[in-house]
Amino acid sequence: MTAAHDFLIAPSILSADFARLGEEVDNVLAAGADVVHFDVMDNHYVPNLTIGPMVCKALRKHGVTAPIDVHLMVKPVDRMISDFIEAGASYITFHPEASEHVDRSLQLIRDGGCKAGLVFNPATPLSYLDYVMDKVDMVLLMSVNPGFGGQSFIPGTLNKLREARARIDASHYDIRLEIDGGVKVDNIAEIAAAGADTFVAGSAIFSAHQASDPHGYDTVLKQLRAALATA
Ligand SMILES: O=C(CO)[C@H](O)[C@H](O)COP(=O)(O)O
Ligand SMILES: [Fe+2]
Repeated sequence: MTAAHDFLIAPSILSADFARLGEEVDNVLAAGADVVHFDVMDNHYVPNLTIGPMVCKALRKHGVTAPIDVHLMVKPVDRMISDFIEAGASYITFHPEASEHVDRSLQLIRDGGCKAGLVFNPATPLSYLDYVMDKVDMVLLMSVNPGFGGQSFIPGTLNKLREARARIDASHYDIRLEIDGGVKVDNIAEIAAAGADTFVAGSAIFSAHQASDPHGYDTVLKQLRAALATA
């Protein structure tokens, strides 16, 4: 099990105010977030359309130095991988069903100097990891179906997390286990106990702030950390 101090919180900017994106990212990092989770949707692999490499580049130009965790929900993936490497991504994760050549896509990410990850939808089997454990730096389990923020955590993901944690520990590779979808103050401890070490939270963090509380980010990030300390 991962040490408590190694837990990372990654606000999903999908729930940020896009008209004030730079400011929102600055504020949430100043409040103690570790990683910026950047959701890329193409209205093809998932039924929604969001932001691309130009926005990632703009955040870097704005002065963001924290790791940017790019979650690609696009098909095909390889062209976007090259563009996000160039745009300053730190992690690039993709859904294996969306790549014709999973091994090649992982290699492309690492060759570009980024950390590589595979994302598993609720019904996608972990067997996609079987022959590529040595090529992944991150396993991301979706605890909602991808495409939208603000959905409820699918409870069956807890067992899948335990299975993924066992695979990672047995591999002896240094691989982070990230969870994405419906993570809140009241379920994060249980999610950590099941094996996750990196926690995406979009609506939980950004809606706290937008409810006219000027300290909303600080409050919810402190609550998430306090809950993690009990895991
Ligand atoms: O990848 C995603 C959706 O496809 C988002 O990262 C995820 O939904 C986060 O939002 P929330 O914490 O509100 O569930
Ligand atoms: Fe995501």
